[in-house]
Amino acid sequence: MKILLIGKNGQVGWELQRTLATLGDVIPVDRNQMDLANPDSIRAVIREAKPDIIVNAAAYTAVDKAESEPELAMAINGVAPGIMAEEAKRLNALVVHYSTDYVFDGTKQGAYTEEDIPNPINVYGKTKLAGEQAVQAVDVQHIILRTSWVYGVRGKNFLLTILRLAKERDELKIVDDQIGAPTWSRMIAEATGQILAQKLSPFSINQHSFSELYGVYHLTSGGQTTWYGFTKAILQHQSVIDCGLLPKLIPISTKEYPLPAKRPENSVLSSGSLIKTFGLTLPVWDRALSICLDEINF
Ligand SMILES: NC(=O)C1=CN([C@@H]2O[C@H](COP(=O)(O)OP(=O)(O)OC[C@H]3O[C@@H](n4cnc5c(N)ncnc54)[C@H](OP(=O)(O)O)[C@@H]3O)[C@@H](O)[C@H]2O)C=CC1
Ligand SMILES: Cc1cn([C@H]2C[C@H](O)[C@@H](COP(=O)(O)OP(=O)(O)O[C@H]3O[C@@H](C)C(=O)[C@@H](O)[C@H]3O)O2)c(=O)[nH]c1=O
Ligand SMILES: [Mg+2]
Repeated sequence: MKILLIGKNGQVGWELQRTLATLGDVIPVDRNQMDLANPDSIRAVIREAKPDIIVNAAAYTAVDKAESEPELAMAINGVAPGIMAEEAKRLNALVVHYSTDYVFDGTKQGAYTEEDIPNPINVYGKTKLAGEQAVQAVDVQHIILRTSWVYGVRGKNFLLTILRLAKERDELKIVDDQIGAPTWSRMIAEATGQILAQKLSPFSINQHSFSELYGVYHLTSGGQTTWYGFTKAILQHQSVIDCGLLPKLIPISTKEYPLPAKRPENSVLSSGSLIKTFGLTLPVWDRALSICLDEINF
């Protein structure tokens, strides 16, 4: 089983390198080997590798920067996944692709399900929705996993930003009116591995009907919080307290923290369909955060 892992150095890609290793022969590539802004390089690498499964963990994830680079963001997030899907179809390969809570406008009361209609309010969200649609437009085997508020022990993410700011500042002002579920990149990788294991296992009860399971699934930690609540949980972790990191924490509104890109007020996704279909549950967000923080050397 040959698995082409695109975006090997991202938060999710890094974790996938380890998780996918037990499922087959992983070919991890980064931007130097495959530039998602260059369709020829996407086609060339896939044709050379001839994978059975393509996992695309690469994306343009700079939400604010995307507002001023919409073409580049669209090429990477919106167009490239469709090219991967076309190439996968030629090989009869499965495509696993990731998307985001930011495809929704955030106005819903309650958690978003896969049946809710996306309506992105920023460039990043629009390009990610275009990517989902590009994959779905090709009649290819595919699993699209929408996740949210991804953090981990490496890379650029909110957890590591807060730990850095807590060292630098006496006071942190954090928005308290956007809700979502922080999700550890490792949990996303583990869940992806388990979904693929179900497809690959000859004993899987889902085996004969796996093709009926293709589509979009929400994959986030359980529970919900705000960015302020997320920050509070980080700073209350024992190893963070032991480090003497005790900045004053001030809840603010989104209006008080102006940024180029609008963010959805409600980013909560229901993972019910994933639980029902694949029997997978992700831990509640603060439990996962605690395990992750235990791994960081302060
Ligand atoms: N981060 C988040 O909060 C969320 C992420 N997601 C989605 O989850 C998936 C994984 O995200 P995450 O791991 O956080 O992403 P990261 O930003 O951590 O990593 C993205 C990776 O994509 C690579 N990349 C960017 N541009 C190109 C390009 N032109 N060619 C090749 N590679 C490129 C980056 O390479 P380089 O290292 O060279 O820059 C990086 O390794 C993405 O689909 C994202 O949209 C969904 C919800 C939340
Ligand atoms: C650093 C900082 C941020 N914030 C706010 C700004 C923003 O509203 C919120 C989160 O900031 P970030 O820039 O980390 O978040 P953002 O880049 O919007 O995160 C998003 O990234 C993309 C890729 C996704 O797909 C989404 O699921 C989501 O994780 O926290 C503060 O209020 N105070 C601060 O000191
Ligand atoms: Mg960001």
